[in-house]
Amino acid sequence: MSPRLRIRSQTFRSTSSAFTFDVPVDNGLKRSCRSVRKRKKRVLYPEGTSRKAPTQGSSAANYLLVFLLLILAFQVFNAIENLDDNLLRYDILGLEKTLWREVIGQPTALALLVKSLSQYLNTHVHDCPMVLSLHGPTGTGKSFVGRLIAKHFEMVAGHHLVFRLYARSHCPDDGATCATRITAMVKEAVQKAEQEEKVPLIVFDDVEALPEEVLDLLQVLTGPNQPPEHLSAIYILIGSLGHEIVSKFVVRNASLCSLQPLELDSLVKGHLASWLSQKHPLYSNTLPIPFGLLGREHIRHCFWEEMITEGFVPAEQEMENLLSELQYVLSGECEYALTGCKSVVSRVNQMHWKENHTCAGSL
Ligand SMILES: Nc1ncnc2c1ncn2[C@@H]1O[C@H](COP(=O)(O)OP(=O)(O)OP(=O)(O)O)[C@@H](O)[C@H]1O
Repeated sequence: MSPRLRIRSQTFRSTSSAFTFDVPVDNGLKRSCRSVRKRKKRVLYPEGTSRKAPTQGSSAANYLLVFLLLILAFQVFNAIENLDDNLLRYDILGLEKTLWREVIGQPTALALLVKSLSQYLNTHVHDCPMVLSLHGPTGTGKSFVGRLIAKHFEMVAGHHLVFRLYARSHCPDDGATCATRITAMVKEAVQKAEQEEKVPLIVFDDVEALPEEVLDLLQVLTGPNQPPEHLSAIYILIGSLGHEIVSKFVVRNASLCSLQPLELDSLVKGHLASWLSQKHPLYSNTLPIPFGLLGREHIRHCFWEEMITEGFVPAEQEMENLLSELQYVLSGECEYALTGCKSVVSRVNQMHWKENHTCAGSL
């Protein structure tokens, strides 16, 4: 047998056990043919049908997808609306305008205050209360700002959700009694606020005069581990603690005379924060807001505003006399008033009184 015939007979043997007339198909051969042969591109349509390609049928999945996307867009829109609603409810823009109109020479403090209040009031759900502590030398506007914010909140949230406490008048007795009274008061405030879905405001003025027990209580109240209704609240602590740090910084950078907001923010805040947290652990929960010394021009502005309010405009010399009655710390070409605008009101009143009496005497 020739070698060719032998191969054939071997293939037959491997594919069929009985003899047939079918031509044996070699799988390997078939695979190679398939890869070599080109398919015809012509499509064979059945007789009597349209030769156009079938249009893609609309699937229910597409409708479902569009529907889900619409729901998602609606929810995102709603969430953004709610954020705006909350800010509108507390009229933060109105508060910002009032602060910038009334407060002189404290751009860093005002920017920080407005930014933190609007961030906190963006939402009603919070995981800890917000505590702002205002620090700086006397007469620079800390209590004034506290009063303006409290008045604003009384208007937008209601008197019953705003508490103003002056250490000396609200804590005349021993620390433990005062702490019990404050605990009851804060509890009442947060419960009322929760019922109305609002945020209460609690302002403590003259914090240095608070007894140690009250400072410890405040540390607990302003911490994160609290009953849920205590987590949504704003505390403002006002005191002169750390005033030396702020004053030193302002005087050292006096070559600028008017400080850039960011410089006072970054330098004083970092140093002040660590210094304060060493004084009492309460301050590790707070955001310190620095109130810088006021320059001579700021004091002039204070006098001017107060006189306009009282209904008279001073002569240039009169203004210079008033300004020179105050004490200043000198740094380079800059003068900073040691008592800020604190005595402005009393001096203008004195002037007013003198003027009235002179007039009465001359009549
Ligand atoms: N930056 C300021 N802008 C406008 N007015 C001011 C400013 N600072 C002080 N005043 C005026 O001076 C008065 C006294 O200021 P304020 O009581 O706020 O000072 P303070 O910083 O709280 O000082 P202290 O630490 O001594 O209490 C205010 O009622 C206000 O009339």
